[in-house]
Amino acid sequence: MSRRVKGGFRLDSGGSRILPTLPRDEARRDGPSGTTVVGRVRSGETTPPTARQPVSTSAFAVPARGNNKGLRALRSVGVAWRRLSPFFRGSRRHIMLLVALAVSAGLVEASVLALVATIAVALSTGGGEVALHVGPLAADLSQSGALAVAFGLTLVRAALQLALAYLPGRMSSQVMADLRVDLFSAFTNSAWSVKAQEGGGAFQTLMTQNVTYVALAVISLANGVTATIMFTIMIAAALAQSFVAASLMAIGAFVLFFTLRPLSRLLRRFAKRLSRAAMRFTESVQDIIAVAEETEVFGATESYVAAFHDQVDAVRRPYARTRFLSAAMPALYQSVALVMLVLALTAVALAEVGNLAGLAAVILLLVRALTYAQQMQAAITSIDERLPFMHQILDALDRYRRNPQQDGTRDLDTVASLSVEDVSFGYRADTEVLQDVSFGVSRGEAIGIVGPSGAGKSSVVQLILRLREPSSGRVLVNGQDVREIKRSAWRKKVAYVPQSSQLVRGTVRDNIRFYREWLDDEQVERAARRAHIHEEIMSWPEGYDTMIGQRAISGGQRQRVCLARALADEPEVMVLDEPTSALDVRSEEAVRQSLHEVKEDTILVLIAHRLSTLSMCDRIVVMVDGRVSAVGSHADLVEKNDFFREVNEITHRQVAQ
Ligand SMILES: Nc1ncnc2c1ncn2[C@@H]1O[C@H](COP(=O)(O)OP(=O)(O)OP(=O)(O)O)[C@@H](O)[C@H]1O
Repeated sequence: MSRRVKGGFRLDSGGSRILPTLPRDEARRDGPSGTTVVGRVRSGETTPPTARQPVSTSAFAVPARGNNKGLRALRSVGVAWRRLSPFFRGSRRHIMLLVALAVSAGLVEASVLALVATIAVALSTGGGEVALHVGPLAADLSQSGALAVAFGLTLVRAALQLALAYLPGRMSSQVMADLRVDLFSAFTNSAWSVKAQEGGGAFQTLMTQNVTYVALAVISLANGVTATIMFTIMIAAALAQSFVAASLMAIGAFVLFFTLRPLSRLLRRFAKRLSRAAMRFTESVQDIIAVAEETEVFGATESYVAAFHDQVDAVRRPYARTRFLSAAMPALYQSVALVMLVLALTAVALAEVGNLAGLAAVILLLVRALTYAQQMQAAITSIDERLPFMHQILDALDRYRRNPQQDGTRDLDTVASLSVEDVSFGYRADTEVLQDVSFGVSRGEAIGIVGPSGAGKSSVVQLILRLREPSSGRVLVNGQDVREIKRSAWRKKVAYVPQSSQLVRGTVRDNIRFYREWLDDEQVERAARRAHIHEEIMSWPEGYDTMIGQRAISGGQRQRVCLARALADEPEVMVLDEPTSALDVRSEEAVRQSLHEVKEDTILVLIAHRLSTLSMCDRIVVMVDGRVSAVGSHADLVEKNDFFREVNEITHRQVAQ
């Protein structure tokens, strides 16, 4: 279902993205389930059922066995820890250190509190000596001696606190870095069919916002662990002084913790909504930039802004609720816990603790325990709030890892021939866009692929490049199934110039070298000459060091930089999808000339709509409706293929006009 907003835009299912309003019959294609098509790589791409299914959404959900809320909460912590522990692989030593430091800090603090209580009582009663008990140590000290010991312990506690303040940040930055690297490499190693569906905005949100939230959750987790250890030590120390009061306080804190679980679950639900809304919001922001030119030119800015308001609102509501609950829970906890403290002290009074110093120590220890209990609760709240963001990352990792690129085992010396044999293929299981496609090409030859829009030309190219797998039939290299060849070996032999080439942030040189560090400057320059862009690059003030991001370059220049990129590593197979569509006639002629030269020692596969681009091809494959309609030379096809003859006549008419 789509919600209409003022003007010519609507929100898609769930109010996720701003879309132009569609005619009624087209709008129906949104699908009954209201699924949003996220892919941007090719229009019309949808999510195959396997890849986009929500994966293990119950990763943190706890099986509803029995009604024991306490057990369920503990199980949920266990499940969360199992899923998260791989991300702590670089922090194990830090975790041990954190625990050791927290135990030491707890013991020191409990000792200081007991000592301060004893000194205070000694001062108020005018007693001369202070009986000191620190763990197994017992001594009678003068008041000044006792104060000096208390001061020393406080310094130790401060040093331990500093270390405890450092560790969570250290662990969190490590988890942040590991998560980003894992996400990136899992994405890179996943099959193209999965990558192609991933919206750029969604991936960006995962990498930035979600990873940051998880890093913050790690800080909360570390603080929670510290608080739990400190709480336990304070209660243990208080137990030694007054069993009744301390056990009352401990039991009360746990009961309170479990009583607040429903609120925690509510918080998690709001946070889940927030995480989804935030993801969709980022995608919309990306769209704003992508269509900024068109919305302005079409005068649609006002209604687009109105539609965007709804997007902003979609984030605002769950955000406000999440913030409220996450602030209310610690406050609620604090109020109830204070009542419990008063009850515990009443118990102390009733139990008539024998000495004043003991009473003062119990009070101090329980007040501190209360503070740590609040910190535990705050940590849990903050983790709850961030779990859905973590969840999205884990789901994405699952999705990428469950669909890895398939690899072959054979090496590849040289490419003598390439053929497509009875290949059928569909983006969805129920629709085939290619049927029984066959053609072949040998080294030193160029083959063109021509056909009406949507005929399947780019799809064939994706199979040759091994970006996708045929549903039946084979792509053969030297007569061998390309799937048996190591991906890395095939990648070294093939180069590709896509329909819309992308530049990366960096210099012209970086863009031609394109992360292939083994290419030297000479090879980069040679490729630029062959792509007929060298002279223009040299006319720019910083030549090959010109930042392309800072310098606007024309569509034709961009296309030639990307052609140079393809030529730089001297490939044996070159696949070009409309390589000259943005070139003026002189540049097109120059590029055609260099492709002619390249052809001598390579296999060229060339998709083009303009027949002029295909003039160098030895054979041309005409594709119509996903099938090969004819294969032959230009002259053959003019004679025997209706589509080709028509295109040829149109081309001639256009030239004559
Ligand atoms: N990622 C995708 N998901 C689903 N369908 C797709 C996808 N990419 C292309 N298609 C569909 O496959 C068919 C063939 O598309 P393809 O891009 O191969 O055609 P083409 O001949 O290269 O078209 P053009 O000349 O317009 O680039 C079309 O019906 C198209 O809508």
